Amino acid sequence: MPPHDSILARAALGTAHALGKACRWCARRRFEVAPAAASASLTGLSWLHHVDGVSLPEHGVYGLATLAAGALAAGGLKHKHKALATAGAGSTAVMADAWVGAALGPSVPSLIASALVTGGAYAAYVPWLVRSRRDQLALQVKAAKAGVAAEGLGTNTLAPGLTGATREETALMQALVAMLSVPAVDVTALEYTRFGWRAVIVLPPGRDTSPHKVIARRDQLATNLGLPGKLRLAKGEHDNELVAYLYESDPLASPIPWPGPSTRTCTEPAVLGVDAYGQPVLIPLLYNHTLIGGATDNGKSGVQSVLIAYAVACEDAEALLIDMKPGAVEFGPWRRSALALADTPSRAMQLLKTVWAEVERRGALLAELGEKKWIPGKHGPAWFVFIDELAELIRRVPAAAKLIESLLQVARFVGITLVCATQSPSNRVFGGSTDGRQQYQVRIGLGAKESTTSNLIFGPGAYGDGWCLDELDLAGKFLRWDREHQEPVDARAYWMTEDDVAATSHRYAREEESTEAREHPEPSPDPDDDPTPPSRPTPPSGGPGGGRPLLRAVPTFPDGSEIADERHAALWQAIEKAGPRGITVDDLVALDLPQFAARSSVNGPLGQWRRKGWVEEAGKHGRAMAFRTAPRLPVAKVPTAVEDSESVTIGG
Ligand SMILES: Nc1ncnc2c1ncn2[C@@H]1O[C@H](COP(=O)(O)OP(=O)(O)OP(=O)(O)O)[C@@H](O)[C@H]1O
Repeated sequence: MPPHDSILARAALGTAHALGKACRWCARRRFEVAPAAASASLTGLSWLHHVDGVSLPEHGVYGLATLAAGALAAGGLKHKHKALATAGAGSTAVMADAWVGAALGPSVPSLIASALVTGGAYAAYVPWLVRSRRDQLALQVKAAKAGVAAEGLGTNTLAPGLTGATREETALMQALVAMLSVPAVDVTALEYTRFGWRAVIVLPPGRDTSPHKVIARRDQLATNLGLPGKLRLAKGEHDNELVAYLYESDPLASPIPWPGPSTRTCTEPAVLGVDAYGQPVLIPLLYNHTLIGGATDNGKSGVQSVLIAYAVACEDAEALLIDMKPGAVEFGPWRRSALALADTPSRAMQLLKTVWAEVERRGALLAELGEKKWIPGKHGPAWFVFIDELAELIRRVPAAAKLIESLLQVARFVGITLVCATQSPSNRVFGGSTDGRQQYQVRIGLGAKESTTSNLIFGPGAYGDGWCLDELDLAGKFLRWDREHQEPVDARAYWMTEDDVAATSHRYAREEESTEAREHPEPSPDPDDDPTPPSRPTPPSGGPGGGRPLLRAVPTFPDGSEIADERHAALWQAIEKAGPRGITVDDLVALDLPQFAARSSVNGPLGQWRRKGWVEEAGKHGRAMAFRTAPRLPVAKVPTAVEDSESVTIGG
């Protein structure tokens, strides 16, 4: 149970918050609430008088005042003087209300009298308020047409009802009315932030008053606003809502150093950086394909590094990398900690086919288990397939587009996620239609000059809705879109230095790196291939990960699942140790492993592993068959050349 003090503190905070909200509302609606407030105050004062005691002479004064007001009303009626009659009638009602309240105190008759006075006041006041606002607006439009500055006529003359509860709110309302000639319906949710302030504006109905149109005239609004700072606009939750951000300072101006991996499980989201509010930007990578786009040198690789670092640090995940930059300059440093790295078109294609084969294997396994979703840790590791320069991959290996499209459609639920980065998103990159883009549940846009980039990453019309990548002025700044984040908020990715990358890759280096199974696929000869493979980076001496490598100590099966049973682990390692030559059942029995002293006990797990394809026949030793572990990545079994797109079998 939370301590008593903290409950009290929270209650006090809540009350203060509610009171603040109520006061703000009253301040904004002061013209509308004035008659009700006046009537309630009068009744309250009369009750106070009742408590104090009302003497006979005081009753006489009340009576006389009521009679005098009544006489005034009668006189006005008699002489057909409307103002006199109205003033008299109003005063009579007010005096009668005060008298009843003073005589009876808090009571039903007094409440009825008060309600009648309030109703009467509104009946007379509302038409006057509407008329006067309309006149003032007309005056303002005329003044604008005649070129008379607002200040020249006096702000209050021009803008009653356009004066908000704060300086910013007033400035915003007046800037909008000067631009649209119609006042905004409301300015709500004005909040002060680390960067300045943010407000939600309800736009009025009219010809050019949609958020889209206002965003297109952002410069004009910024000029009208006349406040120091950078104005950003975006469409709000509703069709008539506009969100305005005024960045008085830039909290993201300096690079934010990468703080190290935040989690060891991919069931928790990756932390990509920090947004302008100072909040961490969480990317739920598992089950969500991710698209990263932006012009060159704006930090795509930096964003990918942070996400790869997350993937390799997670015990229940594997990173598979495709880097189409010559020599895999971006992903090369991750070679030691990734499950696979493809650095040429043919290897990329082979890796994609391997991923497809894994999708099918996982699908079959789930069907066998009667389950619908791959749970990392329970069924095996999640795979995160990172593709750098997606457009380049599609250009050089057109067949990859279809395969990627298929993977985007079906791989999510078997725990395989694609994280694709591209400089130039185009329909072709999405498999010839933008439907492919729909499959990316998370989109990250980095700086780009053209509005088309915004639309291609975030969807048609996104630029007009405020997803303006051209306004991101520093490398590593990005806008993130996903189901829960539909408002463009500036953010900046953590910055991983080369040392950070090398140290992290070293720290999470894979144990079996040097075994045959860890080797990268040997490609069929391909004219595009770079003949000189990139050199392996030297391990760093320190950095955030420390100098000592933390190797994956838990033995795993080829699908990455842990070998929980120690005796099975010993048997598995004995087969693995035998290498490509393999080992016979008799030789395994001869090792005298605990619980595997008989052929029948060895045959049990061996048969299971053979059915799963983890163990294969290695040829006969004398008359007995020898067995060996199958390669972890059966990529070498896919010898098809890149151009042989026909041979890519895609389900469905
Ligand atoms: N998060 C960041 N914080 C600070 N600076 C960054 C960040 N990301 C990138 N930069 C700076 O921008 C430069 C370019 O970054 P990066 O190589 O990631 O861009 P890119 O978009 O991948 O470029 P290309 O398209 O050429 O691969 C970096 O060398 C670095 O100086």
